[in-house]
Amino acid sequence: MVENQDLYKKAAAEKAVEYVEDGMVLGLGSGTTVYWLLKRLGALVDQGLNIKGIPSSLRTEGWAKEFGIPLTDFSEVEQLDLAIDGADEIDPDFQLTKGGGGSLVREKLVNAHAKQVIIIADQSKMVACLGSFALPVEIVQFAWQRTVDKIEAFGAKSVLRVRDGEVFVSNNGNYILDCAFESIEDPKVLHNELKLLLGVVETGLFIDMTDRVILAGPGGAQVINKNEDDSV
Ligand SMILES: O=C[C@H](O)[C@H](O)[C@H](O)COP(=O)(O)O
Repeated sequence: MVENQDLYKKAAAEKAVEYVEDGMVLGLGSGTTVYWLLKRLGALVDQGLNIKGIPSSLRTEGWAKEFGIPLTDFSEVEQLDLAIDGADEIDPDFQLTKGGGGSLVREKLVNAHAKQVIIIADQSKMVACLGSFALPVEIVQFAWQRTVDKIEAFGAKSVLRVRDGEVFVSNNGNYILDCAFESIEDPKVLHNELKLLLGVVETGLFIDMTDRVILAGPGGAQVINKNEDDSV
């Protein structure tokens, strides 16, 4: 099963590469699905493809360097041509939960400054309603316990993220809370309400940011466009 899931991630990532054109500046998302994208892009760069990327995490930056993808940053680039990223959950309106790897703030900045956003995933990420995956929320370290209280008042059991026995610190120096809502009926409203809380840096709800989803499963990779008539 796990092996199949990796094959699906790879299939989705390789399909997404079909949308990359010579000369593009790309937003490089984060996560294990994006790993396959970077590997493929690196091979194409070796063959002469001329692209540059802005990575959305230090892990992505490391992989991009390993695979020989030229990098740039927002001091040189106003708008990205295309961002390709993974997701933890995708709903039928293309609203997303992200941040399972802790990269949500940089990913959201990268995706927000791209003309187009493609999300790549194995088919298990598509859900009828967001919420089975605990929502990552990035918060400042100071008074984090009080921010937990505020978020729990929304009915979500919220746990400070710990990795390898240590409190997880994001690439921006913040903590992450994993907030278990029963279900997220209205992602836009919840995002707006959480953003108003003092101490909250950003939520893992990516609202109205996705143009195209590429989902892969046993039948191969399927492209679903925001405008469904264009899907193949
Ligand atoms: O912070 C992590 C990102 O939002 C990832 O894109 C997301 O967790 C999906 O990762 P993966 O492709 O490893 O399932």
